[in-house]
Amino acid sequence: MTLIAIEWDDTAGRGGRGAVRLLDQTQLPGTTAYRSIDTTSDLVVAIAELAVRGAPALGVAGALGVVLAMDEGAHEGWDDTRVQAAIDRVRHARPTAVNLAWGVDQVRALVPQGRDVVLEAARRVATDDEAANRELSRLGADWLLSRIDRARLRVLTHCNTGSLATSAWGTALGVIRELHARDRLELVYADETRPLLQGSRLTAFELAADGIPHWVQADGAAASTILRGLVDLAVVGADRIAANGDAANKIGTLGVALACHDAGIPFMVAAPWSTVDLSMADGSGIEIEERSGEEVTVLAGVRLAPEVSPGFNPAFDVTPARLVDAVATERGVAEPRRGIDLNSLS
Ligand SMILES: CSC[C@@H](O)[C@@H](O)C(=O)COP(=O)(O)O
Repeated sequence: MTLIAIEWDDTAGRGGRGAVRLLDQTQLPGTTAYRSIDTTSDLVVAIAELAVRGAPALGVAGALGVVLAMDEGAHEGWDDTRVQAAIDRVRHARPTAVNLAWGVDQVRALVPQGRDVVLEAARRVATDDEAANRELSRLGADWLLSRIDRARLRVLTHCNTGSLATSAWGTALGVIRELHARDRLELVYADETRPLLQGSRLTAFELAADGIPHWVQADGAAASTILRGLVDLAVVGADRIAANGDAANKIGTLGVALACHDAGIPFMVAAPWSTVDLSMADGSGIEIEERSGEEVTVLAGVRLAPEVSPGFNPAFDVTPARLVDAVATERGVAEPRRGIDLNSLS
């Protein structure tokens, strides 16, 4: 299935100047609807609402956001200070995924060369991401198959890391797709991923569309599924990976890693190099986005907890390097638990 999460649409936008076209992931799997976005403030809202989400897709959003700021500035008569302020708002729309700021920074320096140069570079961010995903998936699958002696692997994953979270193909879901393509995949356990259900709404949607056998399970089932011996490995994505291999990803990932460690099965993080933040020696400085408690206490408009009970809603956790067997990137596979950290690939 080829679903484009985010791209530039030359034919849309006010005065035909172009717009960001994004698949509104808040409405999946029930409705396939697109948002056409031609202002930076609407892009910031779309990012905050998770209409576009997943670290690599946020990188593309950041790069295209610079084009939007330039077009909007030209239309509204903004000076450079206002254009730069609009770019900064996009850059800071969410804090944890380093790809968002990285995507902005990939093209921002080109602003003096004009919007067409910036647009071309932003489109390259997307094509490069797909190439990176395919390569890291190949390397990740090689690593797993060289270590797990089983004809077809049973895989657990958390959150959504497929086409919807990237420019195409996917990271952890890319590794899963690669195993499936090689006829080395038996089954996927997709954690539903509370509170916003990226696993059941999005990962299951992608797996079903590709005919990949899977179960959707409650997040609370993951540790038991692992310790019962029902899976051979877990593979997840990341929003930011520190130099030592500490990896921030969707809340609940840490529990999966702990269970894998106890069970003695591989825990792999799969991510493009754009998710690696070598400026952080370890994960202690990673900012964890805290989202509205109502995402926990209200489901589809129905209040699940007493009105007086507030929801606690950290959106990410940090899995320490000592629990990470492998980080698959397009540059190669690091093995943080064995002390082979991300610096070894730089
Ligand atoms: C390839 S996407 C990697 C991560 O961004 C993904 O696992 C994740 O945590 C996404 O969180 P989200 O809040 O849906 O943006």
